[in-house]
Amino acid sequence: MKKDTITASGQSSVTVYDFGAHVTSWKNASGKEILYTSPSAKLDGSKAIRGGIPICFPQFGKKGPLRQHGFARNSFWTPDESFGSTEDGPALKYTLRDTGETRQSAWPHSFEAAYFVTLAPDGNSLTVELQVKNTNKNGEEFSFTTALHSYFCCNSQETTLSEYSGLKYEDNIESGVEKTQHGIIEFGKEVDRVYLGTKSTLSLPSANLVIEKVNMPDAVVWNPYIEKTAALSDMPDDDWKKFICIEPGRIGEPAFVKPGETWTCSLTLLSTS
Ligand SMILES: O=P(O)(O)OC[C@H]1O[C@H](O)[C@H](O)[C@@H](O)[C@@H]1O
Repeated sequence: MKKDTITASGQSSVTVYDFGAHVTSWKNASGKEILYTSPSAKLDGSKAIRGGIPICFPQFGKKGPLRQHGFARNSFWTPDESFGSTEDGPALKYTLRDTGETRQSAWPHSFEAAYFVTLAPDGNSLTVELQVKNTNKNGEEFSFTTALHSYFCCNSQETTLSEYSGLKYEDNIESGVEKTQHGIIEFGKEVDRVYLGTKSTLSLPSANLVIEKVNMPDAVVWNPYIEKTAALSDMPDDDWKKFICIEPGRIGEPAFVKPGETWTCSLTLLSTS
């Protein structure tokens, strides 16, 4: 696997693997790690990297016939070696296209995906942008669901989230049954919920983090708690205490893209400490 790093002010840095175009680390200007990556994550291409920001595409979770979260996080993306920055700061670019294998799959479309990872010059903001172009020659529109499955370092037991009250969510612990959130979210148990129609700006106060998302109306909130973590081969048993996932995505309603058109979403994370 190939790993690239970009740096900006102070001790800031971002690390990205070509396998999955997977961001595994973002340290802010004071050197604080914002993204949780499991110390037992597999880094040999045998499975998706546990932690950081996996790209779920072209299917979120089990919402379709493909493998869980689609094939993008299990594919080698091509780094653009000549790419050094966007107008917003030092950056990396990765691309992924359909292969013989994906054309044989239940999502047989031609596509070009580009992923841009940009660190702000002050080191305290990270932006990732996913672009998906439909290159089907047969005139066929395609659709997909997607999420940027971000694992954020925090003390999960001291975390509460208040921005979801009143929203509908699909509860994955009860086979996706739809419920309504009343009040704050707490993490004293397994939480695995797809919140629909969330605000475009969310926050994770226990990590001093602001999350801005574009074209991703939904957000999955996940913490595996004790038993699910014990069943994960690539995470230490106690590490559910060290993170929660807030996964911006387009899940409730898929994205539809006509041939020749490009669909874009982005996520900007702002670290305020
Ligand atoms: O173990 P993975 O395939 O990486 O999935 C990790 C988790 O991703 C999302 O948060 C899903 O909502 C969960 O149901 C799933 O357990």
